[in-house]
Amino acid sequence: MREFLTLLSPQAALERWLNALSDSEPDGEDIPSIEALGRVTIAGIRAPEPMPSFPRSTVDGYAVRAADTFGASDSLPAYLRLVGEVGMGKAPDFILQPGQAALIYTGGMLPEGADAVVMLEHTQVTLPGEIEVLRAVAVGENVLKVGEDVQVGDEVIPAGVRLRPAEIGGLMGLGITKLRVAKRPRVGIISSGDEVIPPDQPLGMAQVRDINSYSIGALVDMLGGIPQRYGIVPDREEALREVLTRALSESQMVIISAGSSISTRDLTARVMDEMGPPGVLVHGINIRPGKPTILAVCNGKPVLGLSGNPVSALVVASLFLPAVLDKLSGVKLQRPRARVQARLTINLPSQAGREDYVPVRLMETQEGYLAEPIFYKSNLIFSLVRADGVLRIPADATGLGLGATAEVWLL
Ligand SMILES: Nc1nc2c(c(=O)[nH]1)N[C@H]1C(S)=C(S)[C@@H](COP(=O)(O)OP(=O)(O)OC[C@H]3O[C@@H](n4cnc5c(N)ncnc54)[C@H](O)[C@@H]3O)O[C@H]1N2
Ligand code: MOO
Repeated sequence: MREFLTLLSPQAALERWLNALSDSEPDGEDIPSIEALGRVTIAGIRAPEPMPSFPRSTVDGYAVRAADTFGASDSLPAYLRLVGEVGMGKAPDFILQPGQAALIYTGGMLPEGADAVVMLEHTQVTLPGEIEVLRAVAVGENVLKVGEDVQVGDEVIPAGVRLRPAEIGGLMGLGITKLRVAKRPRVGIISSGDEVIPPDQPLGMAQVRDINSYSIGALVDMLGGIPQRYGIVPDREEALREVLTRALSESQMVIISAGSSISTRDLTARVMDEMGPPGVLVHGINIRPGKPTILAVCNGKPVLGLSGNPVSALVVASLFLPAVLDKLSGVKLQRPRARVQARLTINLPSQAGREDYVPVRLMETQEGYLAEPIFYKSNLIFSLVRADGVLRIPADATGLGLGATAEVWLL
């Protein structure tokens, strides 16, 4: 069994793990755009048409020729002849001539001949069929040009982008109602431990219900993977070997909870190592919670061994899973993760050389966020339920003082 005396930093450990995975492209599938939130594009998407597709007013007012309004002011209005009204959703059936104006609404199509719109509040009607323009407008003012957002043929979403609500809206706006995306990676999840029982069973003495299969499964789901639960494996090497073999053959990645520390019954690392090459790459990370974490690659597939303690398991999974699931999904555009800066409400000691993640509650003040640490033990899942995020104490600090600013990763 490998000792974890020389511990890697979380960043170095993640890098080693990611580097051991191949860059193979994920399989694709065609899906309706309406279901594409969180999915990853497999090829660049080009605009089949310009957006906007017609010159559009951005205000309620009068379509004009800008030159007709030059020099107009409250004391010296420009007088224009009102020749019509642009109906919404209809192309105007007239051409605007010099000296003319047409009533138009926000989103209405600019008539040919017009090149600007005067806002309603900068005009007045004194005689029927005539308006006074009290403010000059420049060419293009209050108008969206054809193709101002995207031009025909523009690559609007590159390959390898995880789709957010804005992308879904953009696709629909262009009439792209289906697209090809990467298949969601299937992630096998195995819990182990003789004391662990399924949540729907009554608790016996010294037993605990399985938390990790579900918290980690929910996280996988949130990160765009398909969690595939393999139940609870007893603390027997043969049983773990059998389930891990099956999970590896059916999934793109496997996560095993518990059995990560160094006691004699902790056989996870041994079984993972057998299933290389290369097997276990990292056993032990300079992090709290989660020191006994195992990172392995078995037959080209990433395998993550998490501590059985539910807080450690979820904190570590939150740190490591996004990058791996992104890689398995072919993500090329990595977006920054949700985090805020916050000031500590108390002194927080920590051990130099180790990166700590402390659950905190955030309070918004006029001077920014305050972070109030939640005193936790890594077995007590409700310490995370009470938290808004985890505050990172860098490895080079021996704790952080009251009032010190730190990064809080939102959960
Ligand atoms: N002598 C040492 N003992 C321990 C060390 C150490 O360095 N030296 N490290 C401690 C730390 S830190 C952690 S973390 C744990 C890791 O333990 P394991 O990963 O081997 O996990 P278990 O011992 O099986 O379980 C820990 C704890 O979590 C409960 N558990 C397990 N699975 C689940 C589940 N699916 N849902 C809910 N709860 C679960 C289990 O019953 C234990 O209470 O080792 C320390 N020990
Ligand atoms: O590292 Mo353990 O993860 O403290 O519970």
